Amino acid sequence: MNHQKGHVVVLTYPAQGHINPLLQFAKRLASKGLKATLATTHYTVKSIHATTVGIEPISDGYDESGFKQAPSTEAYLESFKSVGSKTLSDLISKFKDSASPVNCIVYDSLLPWALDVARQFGIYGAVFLTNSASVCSMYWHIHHGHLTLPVKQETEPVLLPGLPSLGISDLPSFLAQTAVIMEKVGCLENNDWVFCNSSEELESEVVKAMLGLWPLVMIGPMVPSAYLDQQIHGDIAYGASLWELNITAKQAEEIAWGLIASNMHFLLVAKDSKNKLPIEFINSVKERGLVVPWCNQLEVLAHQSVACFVTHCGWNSTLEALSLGVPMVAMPQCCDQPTNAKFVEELWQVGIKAKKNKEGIVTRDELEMCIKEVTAGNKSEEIMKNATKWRKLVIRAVSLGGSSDKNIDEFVGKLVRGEGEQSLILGCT
Ligand SMILES: O=c1ccn([C@@H]2O[C@H](COP(=O)(O)OP(=O)(O)O[C@H]3O[C@H](CO)[C@@H](O)[C@H](O)[C@H]3O)[C@@H](O)[C@H]2O)c(=O)[nH]1
Repeated sequence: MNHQKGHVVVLTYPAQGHINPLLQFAKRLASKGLKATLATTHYTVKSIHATTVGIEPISDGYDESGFKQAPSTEAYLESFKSVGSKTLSDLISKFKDSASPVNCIVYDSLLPWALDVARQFGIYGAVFLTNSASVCSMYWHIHHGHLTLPVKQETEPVLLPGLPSLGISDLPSFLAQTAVIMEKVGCLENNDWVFCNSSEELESEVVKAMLGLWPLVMIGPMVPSAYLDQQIHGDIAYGASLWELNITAKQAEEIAWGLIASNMHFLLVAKDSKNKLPIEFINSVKERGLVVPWCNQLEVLAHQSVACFVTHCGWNSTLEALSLGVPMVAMPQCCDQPTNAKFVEELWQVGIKAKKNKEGIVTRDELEMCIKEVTAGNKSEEIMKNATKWRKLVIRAVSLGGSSDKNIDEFVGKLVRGEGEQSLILGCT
């Protein structure tokens, strides 16, 4: 393929929920004629398989096993920043005199220093948000003083432009980590593009509210093409496997018995099942359930016999269920998941959120009730109708001429026409 002038380096944080959408974006760009190179850490590169996208390692300073080697989160991010900036620069330089010099870095919002690297080389810099636009708009509001931290239990519901009324339990848990927010917000406004793994239809109100405030471009959902528009030949899976999710043994046990009580056949993905699930459960599931350490989640969700997805509401999982029209029982744990769960229940009305008890646990009875409500209760028909509606809207957004597809085309057009080089010359005069 002749890549003309467009070569994008897509820089991803080395975790499943980040690599999946960023690799998918790189594949989309490659399918539209750009040269796309995914950059990630040395120890992650070997877990990624892609034929249309180049894969290149950079260093986070812990080349053997990354985050696990680091003494703390702060130390890890600091090391990633200093060693990562240098090795990302080396990567950009490596292509400088090639037939395809890099003219844009698209970077994960957890790695905001990549924008400085783009600026040093005089090329475009774009952040990629792996959370919803709604969640990211909250950082922006905090930064501009529209929302004060910490949000206290007794305060009124949080009311922000483009967002539904939010209670304290609907807010992302990491809103408290001011330093992370400031870094993210800082990079939103200075970018050439702010790409968000979502679609205009899914978050129409917040897109309107943020218009002109930052260069927000909705390009998602970044789900393999075979499950949505089917435009990219052979794009049947993300192509990376690094999955990790920890829940407490008590919560795992309640989920296990709740599934049994629901009387439905089930597939339970539990990484550490031997240590966390009761032996009586393992012995009694054989007839109706299968417990596995990992599954191809998309393939399972796409199966016609799946009536309900009990999910922690990671943004990718939420988008996958919306993309495949599968109703959800939301069991958020941390990060942006509480807000995603709120949207599942109230904005898109494609599921219900399981309530936690005083100890912060969703009990087996609550889970049983939620599964029955979603699959056969009073709301089940309405939920299924909505799930089908959103699936159609999402497919339309990523299909030829749809809102996300057009947004990607505009970006590709700008890179291929070489406007980056012109603006660099103007910047120097
Ligand atoms: O057995 C499994 C388990 C997971 N997956 C895939 O792994 C991804 C998981 O992503 P996500 O649902 O977003 O969960 P996390 O990995 O927990 O995501 C982290 O990153 C997300 C994006 O920033 C945040 O929304 C979450 O809160 C945060 O926990 C999805 O694509 C799944 O399809 C599988 O294919 N098989």
